[in-house]
Amino acid sequence: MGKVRISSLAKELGIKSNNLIDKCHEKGLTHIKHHANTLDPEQVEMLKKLFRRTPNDSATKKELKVKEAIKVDVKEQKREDKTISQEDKEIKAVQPDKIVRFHKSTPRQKQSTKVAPSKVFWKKKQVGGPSHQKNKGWRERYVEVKKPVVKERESRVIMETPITVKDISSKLGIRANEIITKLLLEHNVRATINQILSEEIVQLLGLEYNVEIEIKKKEASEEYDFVADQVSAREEDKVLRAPIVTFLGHVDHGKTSLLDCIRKTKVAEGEVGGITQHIGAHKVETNGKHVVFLDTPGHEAFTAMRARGANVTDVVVLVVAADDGVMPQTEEAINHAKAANVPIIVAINKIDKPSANTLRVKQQLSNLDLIPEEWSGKTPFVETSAITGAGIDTLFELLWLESEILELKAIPKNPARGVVLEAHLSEGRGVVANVIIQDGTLHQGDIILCGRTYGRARLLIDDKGKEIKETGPASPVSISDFSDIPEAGDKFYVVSDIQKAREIALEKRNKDRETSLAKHQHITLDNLYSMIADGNVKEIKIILKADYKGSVEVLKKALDALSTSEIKVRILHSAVGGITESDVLLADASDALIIGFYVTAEEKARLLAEEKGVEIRLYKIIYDATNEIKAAMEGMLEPEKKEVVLGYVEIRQVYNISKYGNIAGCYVKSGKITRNSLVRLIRENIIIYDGKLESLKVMKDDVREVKAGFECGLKIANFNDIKVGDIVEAYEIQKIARTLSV
Ligand SMILES: Nc1nc2c(ncn2[C@@H]2O[C@H](COP(=O)(O)OP(=O)(O)OP(=O)(O)O)[C@@H](O)[C@H]2O)c(=O)[nH]1
Repeated sequence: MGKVRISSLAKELGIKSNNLIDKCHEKGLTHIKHHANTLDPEQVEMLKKLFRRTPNDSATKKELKVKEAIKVDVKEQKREDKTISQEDKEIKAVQPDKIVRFHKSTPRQKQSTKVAPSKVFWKKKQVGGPSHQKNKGWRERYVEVKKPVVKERESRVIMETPITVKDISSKLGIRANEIITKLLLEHNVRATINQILSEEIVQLLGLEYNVEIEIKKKEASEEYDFVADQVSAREEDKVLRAPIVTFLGHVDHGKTSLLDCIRKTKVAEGEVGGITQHIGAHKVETNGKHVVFLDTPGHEAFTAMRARGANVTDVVVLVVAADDGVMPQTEEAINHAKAANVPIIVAINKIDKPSANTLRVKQQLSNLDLIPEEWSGKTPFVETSAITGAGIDTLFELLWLESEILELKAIPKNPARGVVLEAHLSEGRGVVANVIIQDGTLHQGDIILCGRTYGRARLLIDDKGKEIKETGPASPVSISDFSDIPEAGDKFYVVSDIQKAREIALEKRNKDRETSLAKHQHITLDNLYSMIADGNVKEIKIILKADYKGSVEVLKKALDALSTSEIKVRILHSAVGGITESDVLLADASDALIIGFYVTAEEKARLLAEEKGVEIRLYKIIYDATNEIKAAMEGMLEPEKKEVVLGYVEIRQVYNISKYGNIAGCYVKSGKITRNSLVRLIRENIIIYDGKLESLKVMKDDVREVKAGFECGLKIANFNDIKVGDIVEAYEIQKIARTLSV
């Protein structure tokens, strides 16, 4: 028990605060002077003992008698409940010395209700009614009700995400309705009682209710605790698994052709007669070693998957055409791979072409920090041709080498888990999900929990179109049947209990619905400082797009220079051109800001940014960009101030009050005027004075606002030169978050 206020304890004891204060003084607690003063738990106990009477006390005996007498039997009570009128639902505290009398009470009640106790709450009820034979007419009766328990609010609470309005209400002891109203009126957030709130809003509510809320993030895996229990993590159970590879690169540089070439040569080699199935990925085996290639090349698909939280790719093969060299999307692909921290192997393709210039490609890539191993760099390079098949074997060797370096391991004896690559409804097979197993082994008949859906792996089909009974780590497989269509990027887990899978899937569905309302809060210049201060941000990631290469370079340097010892500014991607969907995807997946210099965002990109909550800032002056980021890092970014006219008020009379000054008798012509309005006195279209209101009254009462069509009296602070016919313009300064546009 924490400290208790005098007023709360007095209420609990059913006595007046002053009586309790007197008792405190008697007991030497002379510092207690006011009903808002607080008592320690020991002091509370001591005082409670003093006021608590034993059953032998005469007053208490009487109370018991009264209670006994007015006990209403359950049946009668139920009948009475139906007849309670609204006004009788008031809760009354009966004073100790008052006698409770009933209208037309029965003789038994008359005898026993001379004195009402002092310590309990009573509810006045109307009972009976015309149908009562003995006591016709309505009677009034007091029945005891439970006293509301006043919960002491803690000054610091720990809450685990996701946090709903209901959670805050019960944790802070504040009515949910009050919170909902506050969110709507003060924060413009529409919330239901089960609404999951963003962390920012939770913290804000904490501040406003004077409670420090520590938010504990629930790990996604905790949701699957019961699955994790079955998982072995022993080193001796681990085996090397095949790397999962994605091809990235500029348009037409040969990504698809290379994939086709591998499929034709290697798949045919390994599985005679197998027909390649497009199930999102395919596994290739040569000399007993495997590599898994994802079917969808390109950095958009790669980053979109990552934005959904699924980092499936272990290694990126960057395809650069030997004749074309490094092109804009080559750079983009490099930056997408780097932002995902995925290692890159470079395939210089189309070497069969006479115009091929591999040396130039190596030089260009070296300038982008991808230095070939033969030049003492760290990036493996291979020269390939999708037409002749040259270099494919070397590419495989490099991929295996990379998987050994990365120590890609899995535990085949574990229950399977992985990621959905694609899912659809198939005639005859029901819901089909093409997945990649990242760990464990999937068996036919396994129960699967997959995002918001669940089911049994009734039919397993591999990438060669063969029905299989089981498949291990790093294998693409097509599974049916699920309760619903999962989404690409959803994680799946094999679980032991279908009922539990159903429950979790349902719970996730509900949570997702609500979480989508509490938009994920990406980094913005407005929240940057608080995020830094909270220790949530150690790095500001930026995607930079500008009109010329020169501007990109200058801005890059200027932004890099903003890095401090605590906060690093990292340019994830910079390029010439407008802001594209791919930039927004990258920002979404990496929690980055997008900065545009003399460029705008494509409409699709702008809409996607709005949907994902990614901030795009557009500038025309380099100094503005660097200065704003610096200011935001230092928490100095002032919101833009906008003047909003509230209404116009005409002065119709002037009253001079000595010692006080001139009071204007007014009529609100349009809009409204509020007590906190700023005001301008306008005479013949000229602003005579700009200042504040000192008072705003209707008749003699101070009011908060007066609307159009009503009269009021007002006094302008520190200004007396008012005349009949003057116009008072009421306005306010609204602070709005700054968004700069070109
Ligand atoms: N000569 C030669 N042509 C190639 C090679 N690889 C691809 N091509 C040709 O280049 C063109 C584009 O190849 P794709 O495989 O479609 O290129 P991509 O990178 O997948 O292109 P997008 O899917 O549009 O991004 C096709 O006409 C291919 O036949 C190669 O190694 N040598």
